[in-house]
Amino acid sequence: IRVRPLSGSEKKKTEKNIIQFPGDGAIWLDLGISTKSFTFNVMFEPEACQSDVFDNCGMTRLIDMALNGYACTAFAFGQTGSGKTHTITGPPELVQPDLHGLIPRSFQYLFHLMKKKPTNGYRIRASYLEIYNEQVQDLLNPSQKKQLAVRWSKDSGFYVENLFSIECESMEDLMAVLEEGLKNRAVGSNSFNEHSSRSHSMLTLNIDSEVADPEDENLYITKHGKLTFVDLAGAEKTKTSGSENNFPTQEHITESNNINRSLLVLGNCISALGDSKKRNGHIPYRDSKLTKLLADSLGGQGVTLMIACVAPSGVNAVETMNTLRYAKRARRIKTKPVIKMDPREKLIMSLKREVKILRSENHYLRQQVILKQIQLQNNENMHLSNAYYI
Ligand SMILES: Nc1ncnc2c1ncn2[C@@H]1O[C@H](COP(=O)(O)OP(=O)(O)OP(=O)(O)O)[C@@H](O)[C@H]1O
Repeated sequence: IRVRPLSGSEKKKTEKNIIQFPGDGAIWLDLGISTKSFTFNVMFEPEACQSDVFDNCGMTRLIDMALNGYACTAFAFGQTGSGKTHTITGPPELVQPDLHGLIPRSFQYLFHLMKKKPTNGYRIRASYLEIYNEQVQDLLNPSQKKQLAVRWSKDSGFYVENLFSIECESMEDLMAVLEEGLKNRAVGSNSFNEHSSRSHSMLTLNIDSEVADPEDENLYITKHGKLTFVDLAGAEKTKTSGSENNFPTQEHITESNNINRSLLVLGNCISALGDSKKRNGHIPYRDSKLTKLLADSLGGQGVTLMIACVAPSGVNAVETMNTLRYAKRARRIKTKPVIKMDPREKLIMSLKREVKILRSENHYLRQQVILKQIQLQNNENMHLSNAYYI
């Protein structure tokens, strides 16, 4: 959980801070008539800086796992203006490195790790999309006005057809991808946030690494890791949000309705996955493009880091309660992470393992045969010597 500081305008309106941190991951919410208490894995108080969040939220472990072939996702959720973009990207201009969010810091850490790990090489391909009004747009190919289709295949699950992906060899390449995407992303302003994200964005790095099989140095295997950063559009009440002049336009109402609908589906999926009785039943991934694309991260074979962002002021109490309730449910979700490998290489590896097991079994049986022969020989010799004495 990350709690942002009171904003300038909240301070001006002398909004009350309703959040307290008693320690050990606990958070208390002062609702006037009662106090609600929640406990989470990690709690970032308003004073926490961007590097505190990166170092302690589990992101470094996630990057390490992505390099080892797992599909990993980091995403922020919470109401509009609660600090999701600040946490995932940092201020959109990206000019102040100390304010950089998880994405630029992860790029740096990724290259640092790649230099340290012994491999035959890495290949990184980046893609960046947004879901705006239930339509998928390619942020790296904005001239392509046609919306992209979300398809399903047995091998890859849900994926976006014809999504542009760029091969990146350096930190500069990755930063250029981020800058390009941010430039093309749909933003607007509402009464809570001057630079509000009006779309859900997904930046994905496909990381292929060729590593030697620990059991056979001559055999190289390719692992297909994935690292996805998701910055969700913020839930908001259509009636109260509005644009700068506080008067919601039709465009704004459509945007808000689409954002709220897809977040509702995400909430339904999280609720079902977090409930042991419903987990194995129908999960409504297909009800929105966002949940289709997050299906594997939420309930499949991926590893997911969720950061719930909340505002500390009393005026946001209801939304903060909602976010914390979702986060509580999300904590109960269990995925079954597996390393993604080329199916052919996977088969070769499993056959090699089988050969190894059969060889050791063969070795054991040969030894047993030799032992039996020695025993027989000894018995025969005994008979002969006994016969001699008789
Ligand atoms: N931890 C923080 N420290 C300092 N400023 C913050 C922090 N979190 C958010 N802010 C500031 O609060 C404002 C709103 O944050 P941000 O744009 O990240 O919200 P959001 O949740 O992404 O909103 P939306 O859903 O509308 O896009 C920004 O000006 C941002 O710089």
